[in-house]
Amino acid sequence: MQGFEKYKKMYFMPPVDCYDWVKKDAIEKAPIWCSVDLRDGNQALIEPMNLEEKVKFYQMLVDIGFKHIEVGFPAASETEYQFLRTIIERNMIPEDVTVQVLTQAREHIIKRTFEAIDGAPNVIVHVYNSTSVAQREQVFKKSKEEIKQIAVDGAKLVYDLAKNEKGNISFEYSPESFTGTEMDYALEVCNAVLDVWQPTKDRKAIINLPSTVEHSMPHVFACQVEYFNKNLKYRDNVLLSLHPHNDRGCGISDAELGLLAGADRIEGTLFGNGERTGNVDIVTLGMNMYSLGVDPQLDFHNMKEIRSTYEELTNMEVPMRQPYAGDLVFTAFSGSHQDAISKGMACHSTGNDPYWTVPYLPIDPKDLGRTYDSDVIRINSQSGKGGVSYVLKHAYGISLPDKMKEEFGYRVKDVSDKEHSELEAERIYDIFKSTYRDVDCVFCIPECHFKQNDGIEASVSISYKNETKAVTAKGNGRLDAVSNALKQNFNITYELSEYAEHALSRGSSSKAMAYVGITVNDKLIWGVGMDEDIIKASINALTAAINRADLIQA
Ligand SMILES: CC(=O)SCCNC(=O)CCNC(=O)[C@H](O)C(C)(C)COP(=O)(O)OP(=O)(O)OC[C@H]1O[C@@H](n2cnc3c(N)ncnc32)[C@H](O)[C@@H]1OP(=O)(O)O
Ligand SMILES: CC(C)C(=O)C(=O)O
Ligand SMILES: [Mg+2]
Repeated sequence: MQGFEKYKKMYFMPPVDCYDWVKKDAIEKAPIWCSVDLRDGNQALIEPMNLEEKVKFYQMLVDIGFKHIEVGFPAASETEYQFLRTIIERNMIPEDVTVQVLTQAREHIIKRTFEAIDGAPNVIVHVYNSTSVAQREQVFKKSKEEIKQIAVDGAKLVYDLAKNEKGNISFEYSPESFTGTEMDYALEVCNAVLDVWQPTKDRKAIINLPSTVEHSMPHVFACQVEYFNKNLKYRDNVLLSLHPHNDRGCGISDAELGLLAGADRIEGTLFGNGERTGNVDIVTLGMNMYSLGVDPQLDFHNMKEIRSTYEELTNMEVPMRQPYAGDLVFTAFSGSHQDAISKGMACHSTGNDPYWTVPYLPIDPKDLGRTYDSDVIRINSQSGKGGVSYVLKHAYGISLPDKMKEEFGYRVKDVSDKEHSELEAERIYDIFKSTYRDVDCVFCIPECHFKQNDGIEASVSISYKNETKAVTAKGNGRLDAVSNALKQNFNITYELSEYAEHALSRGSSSKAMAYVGITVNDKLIWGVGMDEDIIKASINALTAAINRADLIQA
C-alpha cells in the first residue's frame, strides 16, 4: 500500500531490558478496576450523556462492583459539574466506593474541580499533562523541564487544596501520551510528582500509565510497565495503574501483559467505549480472568441487562462478535462445532468433572444469563446431524436414533441451503413431522388386536382404496406380526430392520415416540409415530415408513 514511508516508530523502549513479565503465564488476582465510562467513554460519545443518564450509568457501575469510578471532568461543563454534585447530594456514593475526577494541570481548572468535590467522602483527584515528544514540540512548544514543571505545579496545587477538604482525598497523576514519551523522561516526571505528594501506606498515590494512543505491540508496553514497576520511587506506596487505548486493537493484551509486568490497577470501560477505537474493555478483561478460574471481583452475570442499559445510555452498539457479550459469541452454526459441543455438554451433565471443559465454549453461557437452547446451537446450511438432533432433543425432547440422525441432518441442511436462511427449532420440528410422520398414506390401520398364540398373533384392519380388510398374521413381537400382515396383504417385501422408542413428556400429556426403519433394496427408510399408546405409535411409524417407501400403488 502506497504511503507507508510516511510513518515511523513513535514509541521508546526502556533504557534497560525489562523482560521478567515473559516468565509469568497467568494473572493470579483481580487488579483494582477503575471505570472511566463516565469520563473517557462519555467524552467520546457523539452526544455525551445528560445528568440523569449519567446517574443511571453510575448506579450500574456501582452494582457491577467497581470501587473506583472516574465520574467525570467536573470543570468541563455544567452537566459534568452538576452530576458530581448530584451523586454527592443524593448520597449515592457507598462507603467502599471512591469517585475519581479528572483535571488538567491548570490552576483555574483544578480550582473548579475542588469546588465540585466538596463533601464527597472518598475522592481521587486525577491530574494529567502530556509528556510526549509530539505534544512537547507541537502543542505545548515547551522543553522537557518546562513540561515537568507543569506536572509538578499541578501536583502541588492539588496537594495544597486537598488540605482544606474534609473528605478522604488521594491523588493520581497521568503522563498523558505516555506511549510517545521517552521512558526515562516519563519516569523522571512521575517521580517528581511523587516527590511532591510523598505517598504513604495510608495515603497511596496512583501513577497511571496511559497508552493514550496505542503505538506499539503489546510486549513493548509490558516492558515499559515493568520499567516503571522496578524504578518508580515510593513503589510500595504507589498504585501502578494502566489506561490502555485500543488504536492497534491490542488494548486487552496491553492490559494483560501490563498486569504480568507488575501493574496493580486498570482503567477501562464497559465494552471498550472511549476515544477513537476506545479504551480497554473491562468486561473482556474481567471475563478472561474468570474463564481461567480467577474471581474478577466484578459481577457480569446480568450481561444482557448491562448491555442493554449501556446501549440505551450511550447510543453505541455492542457488536455481535463482542467477546462474552455479543449476540453470536456462544453460537455454533457449523456442524463439527455443534457435534463437539453437544457431546461435551452431555459429558458435562454427568457431573464427573467439576470443571467446565466443553469444546468451543470457553465459558458456560449460563454464567452470563444465556440459554443453551436459543444461544448455543443454531441451524443453517453449515450445520450437521449433531446440531440438528441437539435442537430436536432440547426443544422437543425428541431423541433420534443414531442411524437416523445423518439422513435428517442432510434433509435440514438442504432446506436451509435452498432457502438461504437459518432454521428455527419450530421449523426443524415441522420438517421432521412432515418428512417422517405426517406422510401421505395410501393405506392405514384403523384397528389392531393381539393375542398370544405360539408367538404373537395380530388381527389387523387394513384400509386401502375405500375398502377395509381384516388380516391375521403371526410374528415374534407385536410389530413384527403387524408387519407380516401388511406384507401378506399387499404382497410386498422389505426388512423390518430398525426400531426405537422413547417417552416424550410435554405439557400434561405423556406421549411415546416410535421410530421404525425398513430396508428396501439396501436402502433404509424411516417412519415415525407419536401416540399415548406405544403400540399405536409403533404401528404408525411402520405405516409411515412403508408409505414413504412407495411400495404400494396409490
Ligand atoms: C487523553 C484525554 O482523554 S485527556 C482528557 C480530555 N478531555 C477533555 O478535554 C474533555 C473536557 N475538556 C474541556 O471541556 C475543555 O478542554 C476544558 C474546559 C478542560 C478546557 O477548555 P479550554 O481552556 O477552553 O480549551 P483547551 O482544552 O483547548 O485548552 C488548551 C490549553 O490548555 C493547555 N492544556 C491542555 N491540556 C493541559 C494539561 N493537561 N495541563 C496543562 N495545560 C493543558 C493547552 O496547552 C492549551 O494551552 P494554550 O491556551 O496556552 O494554548
Ligand atoms: C487523561 C488520560 C489518562 C487519558 O485519558 C489518556 O491519556 O488516554
Ligand atoms: Mg484515555
